[in-house]
Amino acid sequence: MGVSEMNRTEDCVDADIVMKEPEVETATIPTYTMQALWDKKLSLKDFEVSGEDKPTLPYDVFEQDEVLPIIDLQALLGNDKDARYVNLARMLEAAKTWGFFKIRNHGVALETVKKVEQNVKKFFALPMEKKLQVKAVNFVFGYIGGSPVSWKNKWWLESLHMKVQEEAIRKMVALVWSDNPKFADEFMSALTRYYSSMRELSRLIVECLTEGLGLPPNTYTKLETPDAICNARVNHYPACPDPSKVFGIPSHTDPQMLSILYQDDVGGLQVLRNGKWIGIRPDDSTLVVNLGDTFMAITNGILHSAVHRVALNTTRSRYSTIYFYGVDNAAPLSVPPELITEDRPLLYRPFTVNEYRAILTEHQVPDDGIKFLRIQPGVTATARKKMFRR
Ligand SMILES: O=C(O)CCC(=O)C(=O)O
Ligand SMILES: [Fe+2]
Repeated sequence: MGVSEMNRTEDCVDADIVMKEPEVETATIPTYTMQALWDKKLSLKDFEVSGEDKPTLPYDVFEQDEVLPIIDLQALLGNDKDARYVNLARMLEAAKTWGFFKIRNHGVALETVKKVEQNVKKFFALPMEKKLQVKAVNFVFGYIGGSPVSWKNKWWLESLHMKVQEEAIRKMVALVWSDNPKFADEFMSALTRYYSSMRELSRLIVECLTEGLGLPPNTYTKLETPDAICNARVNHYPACPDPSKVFGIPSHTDPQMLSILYQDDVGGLQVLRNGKWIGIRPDDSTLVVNLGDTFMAITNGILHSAVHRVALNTTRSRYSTIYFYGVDNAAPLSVPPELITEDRPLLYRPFTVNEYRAILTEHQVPDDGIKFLRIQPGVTATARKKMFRR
């Protein structure tokens, strides 16, 4: 799919799912990889990666215990000042170095996340015609049967994107389960519970990190508005006949502020740390947090948006349930002056999330999309300052 075509689909952001806007021409909706595979229009061969970025690490090889930092949120919120300080410092360090960490004692019941996973599993089990009734026309909302087939790196997954917009989700659910309103209600209430827990948890983490950077805690969270791309997504990675050549999702960074992820017990999530791939062990007592490009850019690169990917296996389907926390799509974003110093001059130009999303769309979700926001070397300090004041 060419850039202009993508932009046309982007224009339909409000349309979100086909059934809402019947005038959206199906020609503007790309063909997706898994769907094409199931329709026999693609074969396994088309998914094989070439070059350096091969699936080198099997899905079930994990980091040594405790390598990936685990932050105790209860200690962070408690009255014990020392424990709070220690955990805040550890979280900040993990955010600067790994861009990934696990949180435990986070206050969200496992059942709250599992319910969403189980309900969306039922969605994935529906016949394709049913799923296609709510096919997404963009990456914001609805069913997506893979990555666009035109992408060089193909994704072996199907996913359901659910923007935090009650009305739109209610319509989608009512359409899919028109014959089972009781289940539709249960789906909605489980999702609503999940959203509110995750939004609160995301705000808490963002505010702790912001405080750790020496800024007023609400510096970034105040930029959250109903228009933010706060959304949830459940990914389903079917078993794959050749995981040594095919990825679930090839290496990438997430564009938003941060993602909170629950993976089932199969395994497959891997993060790049100092040039080495590390498998994240599934674990029901923790959630995985990873920082995104927006957070990295507006902290002047102090916090790290980590490259990650998903490995597949031959026998088991894998599911992951992810909440993406973002700030307002249209708000002008720039680095707070406190984070710009002689030693660390301004690294990223001002931008909006909408602008960044357009860049990523154009470049097919690379694993270094943030480079498009980087100020070119050689730009003088005075010019950087001017840019910052814009
Ligand atoms: O499935 C996973 O564990 C990771 C998914 C992911 O990275 C994403 O959806 O951006
Ligand atoms: Fe991701």
